[in-house]
Amino acid sequence: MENDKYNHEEETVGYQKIDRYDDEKIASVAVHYKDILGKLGENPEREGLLKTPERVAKALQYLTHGYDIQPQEILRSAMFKEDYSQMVVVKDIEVYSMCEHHMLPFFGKAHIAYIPNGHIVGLSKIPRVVDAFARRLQVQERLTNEIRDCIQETLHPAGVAVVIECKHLCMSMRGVQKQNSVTTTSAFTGEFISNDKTRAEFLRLITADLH
Ligand SMILES: Nc1nc2c(ncn2[C@@H]2O[C@H](COP(=O)(O)OP(=O)(O)OP(=O)(O)O)[C@@H](O)[C@H]2O)c(=O)[nH]1
Ligand SMILES: [Zn+2]
Repeated sequence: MENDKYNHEEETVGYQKIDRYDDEKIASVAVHYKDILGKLGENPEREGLLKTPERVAKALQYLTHGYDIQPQEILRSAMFKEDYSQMVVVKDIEVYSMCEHHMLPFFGKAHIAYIPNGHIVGLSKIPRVVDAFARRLQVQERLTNEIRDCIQETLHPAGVAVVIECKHLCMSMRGVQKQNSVTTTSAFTGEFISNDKTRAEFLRLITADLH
């Protein structure tokens, strides 16, 4: 009865909304940020900064809450038997992640396709999988591969395609300071590798303005 899962999706354990924080974790991270503020030359006791260590700790918990999510469970919670074998494309999915080298944001868009092989998946679950992996410390290449592998290994489609385009703040607000460079990564399985026409169609669909 896979369809039943539509009805109680909020109860499934695969993902969580961050509407509550781990108080112990927040307090232990906040202590360090108070210390860091002092070391940076600030006065952590001044009014505007009094709650900053706690705010930063909460923000960081949110920005890394993907560690608490099992992306495979997200997909399993909404897989439906369906006799549809054309490419399904979800494009322009917003991505917000943090580079693991500098802990600065990188952000942009993900474009994802799969070719069903007996099962389709609830459309919203694809952006949820993106978030589950993006809300961790990442490099863009690993993020791309993890999304591909999760969809392939859970849904077993005839092929998966993932393209991600992002700007990295570590390359614009510091370091090499290139304001307009965009990094594109891609990862494919199955028919997207073996069939040039399939891959070309995917690339055409994600670059076409169909709106
Ligand atoms: N491949 C890859 N590199 C990344 C990503 N995010 C950040 N980086 C890079 O990680 C590298 C870390 O290089 P290091 O030389 O150790 O660090 P750094 O001295 O701060 O380097 P600069 O950014 O060049 O100043 C930099 O080249 C960053 O641009 C990513 O998602 N993928
Ligand atoms: Zn970085």
